[in-house]
Formats: sequence, C-alpha cells, structure tokens
Amino acid sequence: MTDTASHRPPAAAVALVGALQELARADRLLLALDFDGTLAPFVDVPRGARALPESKAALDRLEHLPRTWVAYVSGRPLTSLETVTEAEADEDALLVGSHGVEIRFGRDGVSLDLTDDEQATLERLGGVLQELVDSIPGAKLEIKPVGFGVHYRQVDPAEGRTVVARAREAAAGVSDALTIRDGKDIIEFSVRGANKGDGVERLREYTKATAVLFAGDDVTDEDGFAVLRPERGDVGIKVGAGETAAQYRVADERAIATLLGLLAQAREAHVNSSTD
Ligand SMILES: O=P(O)(O)OC[C@H]1O[C@H](O[C@H]2O[C@H](CO)[C@@H](O)[C@H](O)[C@H]2O)[C@H](O)[C@@H](O)[C@@H]1O
Repeated sequence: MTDTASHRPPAAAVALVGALQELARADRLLLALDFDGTLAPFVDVPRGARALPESKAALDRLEHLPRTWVAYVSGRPLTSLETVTEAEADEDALLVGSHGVEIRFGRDGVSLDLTDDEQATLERLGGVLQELVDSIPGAKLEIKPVGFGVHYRQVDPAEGRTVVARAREAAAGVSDALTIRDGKDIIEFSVRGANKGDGVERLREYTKATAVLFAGDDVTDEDGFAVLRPERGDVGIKVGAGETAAQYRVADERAIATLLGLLAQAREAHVNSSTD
C-alpha cells in the first residue's frame, strides 16, 4: 500500500457518508435510535447511562429541524428510557420501550393491559428470577413492565454463561411461552412478544417518514434492521462486532456521534437551501 493510499478513507466509510448525505435530503426524515451501546457507552448501573454529549447535541439540532423526527427505540422500560434520554418533560418525545412493547408518541401511549394469565406468569417469573440473582454475587434483577432482565455485568466473567443457563432453566420452569432475549451482559424474559422492528414500523407510520435511519449495537436491533427499506433510502448502521443485516457498520458510540454531527450539518444545509 502506498503512503497516499494508507491515508485514504476506506471505501465503506465513504459510502456511509454518501448515504447520510442522501438521507439528509429526505422529504420526511426519521431517526430511530437504539440507546445503550449506540448513543450511550455501557456503565455498571443502568440508570447512570447517558448519550455521549456530542450525540445529544447533534440530536438536539436535528429534532428542531422541520420534517425531521428523532425517536429512541430501546429494550429499556419506557420510564427508564425517559430518564436516560432526559425526555420526561418533553411532550413531543417519540419513545419505544421494552423492545417494542411500550410506546409513547408525544402525549399518546399504548396501554399494556396485561391479561390475568400474563400477570400471573409475570409474578411467578419475578419470584424465581429474584431467588436466582439473590444467590449469585453481583447479579441484579431489572424489573420491567412485561418481564425481567437478569444483569450479570458485575458477576465474575467466568460465571456469565452459568448465570444465563440458570436463568433460562428457572424461567422455563414458569412458562415455555416467554420471549427470551440475550443482550450485552443481560438475559431478558418477557411475557409479551413485540420487537424493535414493530417499533420502527409504528414510528414510520406515525411520522409518515419517507426515509428512516436506524442504528443499533445488539442482537435485538436486528429486528429494526430487518424492516428497513434501503431501496427507498433507509439506512441501517450496526455499531460494533457481530452478524448483521445492516448495510453499514461503525466501531463504537463515538463513531455514531461523529455521524450524527455530519447528518445534522447536512440536514441543516438541505433545509436552508430549500427555504431560500
Ligand atoms: O435496547 P437498548 O437501548 O440497547 O437497551 C438494552 C438494555 O440496556 C440496558 O442494559 C445495558 O446497558 C446497561 C447500562 O450501560 C448495562 O449495565 C447492561 O449490562 C446492558 O445490558 C438496560 O438496563 C436494559 O433494560 C436494556 O434492555
């Protein structure tokens, strides 16, 4: 490789920047973004996670632009997502929580209305998983509206697989109809199945977006990538390693922050040129 070639940006990065410039020209643009591992670096205590300041600043610019919507699509319960995105008081916030089960679009929400069977399963599930985490140093139970997350980020790394196996076994003793999701140092069980793809489609319908950007880092984000329509200008960005259906990949949350800054700049330029 020549010295000049070694300083050239890789073709994939050039293609991604080009795709974002095209996206910036969309008539109605929706940014649907995963939170943890995409906007916010991982931390030990989930309520302490926050988007990188550069991402937050770019998203603030974007959501103030006409015909542009910013939405968060997360595995977190809606209330937790409101806290970490600082959207509690934002009456226009677009939030999809609990992997697509909980929805808050502006003032409108979806009532969960758990059936008696779902409620009973949830209670038994909580009992067995609480007993499990109490027996494993460092394990924590996250209570969610339709399920539970067993966190093992602070468990001895050699024990991670055992925690997952024991949690699966305990949950199987309660019901064989649970939705189970493996995440980053977490295994989650839900009595209701919906996914991030459902959430993205609901957002697309609500905003009447003509193009969508979805970015995510985890296996659960693959449902979001699966509903994208690249032939209509949608863009999917996978953050970090792992198999993906996304068209593009970046290394980490810092790269996402940089791209959101570029997109904000390109969208502002597009909006200004259309109003000239
Ligand atoms: O869909 P996401 O927005 O990526 O949410 C996935 C899960 O995120 C949270 O857990 C993860 O982040 C924590 C804070 O950095 C970290 O401690 C934990 O190990 C990660 O798994 C959240 O607590 C879960 O409810 C979400 O499902």
